[in-house]
Amino acid sequence: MTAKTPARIGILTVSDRASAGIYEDISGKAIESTLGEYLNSPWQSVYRLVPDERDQIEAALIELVDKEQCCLVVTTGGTGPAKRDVTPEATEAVCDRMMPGFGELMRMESLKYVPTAILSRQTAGLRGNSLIINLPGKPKAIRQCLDAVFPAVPYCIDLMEGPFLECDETVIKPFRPKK
Ligand SMILES: Nc1ncnc2c1ncn2[C@@H]1O[C@H](COP(=O)(O)OP(=O)(O)OP(=O)(O)O)[C@@H](O)[C@H]1O
Ligand SMILES: Nc1nc2c(c(=O)[nH]1)N[C@H]1C(S)=C(S)[C@@H](COP(=O)(O)O)O[C@H]1N2
Repeated sequence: MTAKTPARIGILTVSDRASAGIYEDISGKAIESTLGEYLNSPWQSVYRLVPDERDQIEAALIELVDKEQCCLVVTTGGTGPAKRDVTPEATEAVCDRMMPGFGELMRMESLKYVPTAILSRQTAGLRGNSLIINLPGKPKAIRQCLDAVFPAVPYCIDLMEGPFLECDETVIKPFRPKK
């Protein structure tokens, strides 16, 4: 991929009420604006909004990775203990390998903000050449979680032979171990 080819990043909101138009999808927008602040290299978002239905979440993830060629997919919602919360199961079902460190770190960081951080079963995994990361549904959780894990994301995508993501280092500092 050349430097000029924009990286494609999937944003998948999983919400019964946002998908029914009962409320605006603030969390999906927060992912887009946060990534916009982080990234200096060209990128474009590919957005999907689905209810908390496992088959629809899996289908959207597969489409974002396999057809839309997203190197990164960030989901929001459906990670809690409520009966309809199945985003982590859908993520695991479509991934080849899991990346449990992402969920561990996000929960640990989130505990600084809310004691209910441990209620999120958020995880991450790899499908093909793409990294999928789950975030909780609450709009405030987006920045709290992404700030914690994003420094490791560009190098993860390098290792999967994806596009070279460059960041505004006054906002977020990616870490790439020296070769
Ligand atoms: N995409 C979103 N945009 C705006 N607010 C949201 C969004 N997702 C969740 N929220 C807010 O965060 C709260 C907790 O999120 P949670 O994912 O547990 O919602 P929920 O009860 O499963 O409902 P739903 O699936 O209908 O969004 C919601 O009650 C709502 O106020
Ligand atoms: N950073 C952060 N993490 C958070 C929260 C939050 O407000 N901020 N909310 C918690 C709560 S109350 C729940 S129930 C779980 C699951 O949320 P979800 O079902 O919307 O994904 O995320 C948890 N993690």
